[in-house]
Amino acid sequence: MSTISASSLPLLLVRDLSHRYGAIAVLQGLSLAVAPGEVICLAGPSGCGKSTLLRLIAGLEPVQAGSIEIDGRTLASPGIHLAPERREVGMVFQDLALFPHLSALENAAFGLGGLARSERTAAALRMLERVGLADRAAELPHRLSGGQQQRVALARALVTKPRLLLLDEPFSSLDVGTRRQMQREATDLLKSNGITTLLVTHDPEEAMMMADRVALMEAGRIAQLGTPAELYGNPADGYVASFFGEVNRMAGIVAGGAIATPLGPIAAPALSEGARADIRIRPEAILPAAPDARIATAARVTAARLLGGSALLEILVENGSSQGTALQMRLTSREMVEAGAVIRVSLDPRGVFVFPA
Ligand SMILES: Nc1ncnc2c1ncn2[C@@H]1O[C@H](COP(=O)(O)OP(=O)(O)OP(=O)(O)O)[C@@H](O)[C@H]1O
Repeated sequence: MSTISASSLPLLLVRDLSHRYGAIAVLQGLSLAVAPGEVICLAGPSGCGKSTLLRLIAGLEPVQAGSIEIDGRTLASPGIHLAPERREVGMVFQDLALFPHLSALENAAFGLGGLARSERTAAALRMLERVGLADRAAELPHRLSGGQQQRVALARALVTKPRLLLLDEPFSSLDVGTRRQMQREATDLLKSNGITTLLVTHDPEEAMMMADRVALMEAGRIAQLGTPAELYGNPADGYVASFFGEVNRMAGIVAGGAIATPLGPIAAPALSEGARADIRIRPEAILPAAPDARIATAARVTAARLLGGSALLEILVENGSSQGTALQMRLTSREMVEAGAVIRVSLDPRGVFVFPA
């Protein structure tokens, strides 16, 4: 699958990037085009190469194979290495590395070395205002909360007006409430200022909330690049389908255009007759059946957990063997059913995916 989009001229163009650390191939021919003003989330499991990609774009390491361009100008390729400070790329990494002995204002002004002192102060103060911290400008970092320190780091990265902003898990050390608030605020800030951004995250919800497009990586490649809705509703394979949380898995063989499963037949129009299929069903796609549902399956609830807004049920459906098939379904908390109940369930095809095995 090509990961370079043919639409508007990209601001950032990564072409066929490969990178090794000794025997480990960390990036394997990765290509990515980011449009001006676009926020792209790089997601994927630990070790898949997300931070390495960011480090290469920032210029913290030389490129071994492939190239990196901004606005058509090559910043890095084998033999070419523009110094990090000349790339006009801003960075906020997980360990914010604020200077502990400098105030919020002095931290925010740090990148403005070339300007007169009064201009630096004015620009840094304007940026602290934009992130809602002007009233804490004189404070040292350790007197600020995690979220406030995060805002100082964002201000410091944005004050130099970078052409591209790189964020490497910037919110991962914050508690959930502050993290969600920072995600909203940062998205507003990036979008209202049209800042082209690459953001690394482990958190599917963060990717869904902040990204125009998500690049889901797997072992040094992009498994799928698309809008959050595309990745959720039309995953390219089982790996992508599983990114948003645990899914139910079943296997089967196509017969008469469908696969017989304990939840009834599942259509498999893309697979040939007799093919082995790998079926993924989102827990939220197993629904309590409507009274007039044409296809519904009896299920015994073996465990039920209330998770706040939603509830997770473990259910057992008959499959012709004595054990039955164990599945997970997700309900709203209002639909909560107690363990031991027998219910009827049906499938929402929008959360059912069939791939070749
Ligand atoms: N400087 C280095 N020297 C040797 N190996 C490295 C170096 N930096 C990273 N690696 C290895 O390269 C692989 C990819 O690392 P990278 O940090 O890019 O992954 P990641 O997707 O960002 O992971 P995480 O989400 O855990 O940060 C890992 O196996 C890592 O151990």
